[in-house]
Amino acid sequence: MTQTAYARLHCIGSGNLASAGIKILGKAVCSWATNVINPQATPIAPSHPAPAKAPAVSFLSSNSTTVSVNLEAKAPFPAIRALFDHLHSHLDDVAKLNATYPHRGVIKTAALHKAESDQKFTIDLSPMRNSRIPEALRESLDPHGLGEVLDLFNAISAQYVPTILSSLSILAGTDLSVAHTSYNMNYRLCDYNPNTAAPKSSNGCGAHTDYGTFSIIFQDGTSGLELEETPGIWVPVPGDATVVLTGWCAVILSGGRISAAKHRVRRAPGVRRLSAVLFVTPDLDVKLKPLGDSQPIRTFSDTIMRGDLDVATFKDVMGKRWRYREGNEEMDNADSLSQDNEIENMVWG
Ligand SMILES: O=C(O)CCC(=O)C(=O)O
Ligand SMILES: [Fe+2]
Repeated sequence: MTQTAYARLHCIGSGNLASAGIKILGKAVCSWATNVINPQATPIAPSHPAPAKAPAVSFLSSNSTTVSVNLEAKAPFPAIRALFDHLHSHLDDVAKLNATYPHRGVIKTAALHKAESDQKFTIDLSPMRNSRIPEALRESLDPHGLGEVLDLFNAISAQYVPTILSSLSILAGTDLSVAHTSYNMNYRLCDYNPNTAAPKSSNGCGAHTDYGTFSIIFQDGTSGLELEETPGIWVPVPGDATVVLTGWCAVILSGGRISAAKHRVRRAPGVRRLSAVLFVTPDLDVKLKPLGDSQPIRTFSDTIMRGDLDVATFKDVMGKRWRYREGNEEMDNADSLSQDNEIENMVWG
C-alpha cells in the first residue's frame, strides 16, 4: 500500500504522551488530561520502545476522551464505495459471502427491512482475514475493492497498533501490550446509505461505547459521528478526521486511568456516509481486571477485581446487545437495558 496523504487521527492522550515521542498540539491538553489520568499516578514506560516517528496529537474537545493525531494513513474510500456498490447490486455475492460465515454473516443488511435499527450496512472483514473465505470468492471480489481494503487493513495494523498501544500504556501506567499478543482485531466497513427501510431516520449508529481496547475510525469526509462530552451533550466530530476512541477493555485494564467515549452516528436525509473502523481488542483469554501493581483509581465490581471475566465472555455479552441494536439479532429482554447499561453493571457492580 502506498501512503501519500496525512489523515487527522483523534485518540486518547495527554501531556504524558510527549514522553512517547508524540507531539502535543492542543492548548486544552492539560484540562482534558486530568479527566483521563490520575494526576498522582506515576507513568510507567511500556517495555517496547516508542517508534522513532510518532504521530502528532491535538485535542478534539475540552473534556472528552479524544485528541487528534496526524497519521500517514488514509482509508481507500473509492475502493470501499466500489465494494459496497458491487455488493448492493450483486446479492448472489452477498449470499455467497454470508454462507462462508453462517454464524454471524459477513455483510449485515438488516437496515433494508428494519426501520427501528441502525440504518447502515456493514462488512466485517475479520472472517476474511481468518481465511474463512474461499480463495476463489475472495479473488472474484478483489477487482471490486476488496483487495485494496484488505491490504490497507494489514498495513495499518502493523504500522499503528503498536504505536497506539504504547501511548495508551503510558496513560494506563502499565504495559498493555502484554494483553495484546495475538492481534485480536476486526476491520469493519460501514455504509450509511440513504437507501434503507427508514430513509428519513437520523439513526445511523445508536449511542454506545466500544468494548475493546481502542478503535480507529476512518471517515470519508462526511460528518455524522458525534461524541458524548457530558451526559446528553453530543459534540460533532469533523467529517475529515480520523479518530481513535478507547473502549471498555482499556478502562478496565488501566484501572480506570483511561476513560472511554460514548459515541453515535447521525444520518442526514439523502446523504451517504462511509467509514472504516479498526477494532483492537485484548486476547480472548485475557482476564479483564486492572493490570499491573498500581491501585485502580475507580471502584470496579467484585467480578472484575477477582478476574472472573475473560475477554471472550465479555465480547459475547456485549455482542448480543450490539447485534440487537444493529438489527441483526432478536433479544428477549431487550427493552430493560441498553448495551452500555448492561456492561456498566458488570464493570462497576
Ligand atoms: O461509522 C462510524 O463513524 C462509527 C461506527 C462505530 O462507532 C462502530 O461501528 O462502533
Ligand atoms: Fe463505535
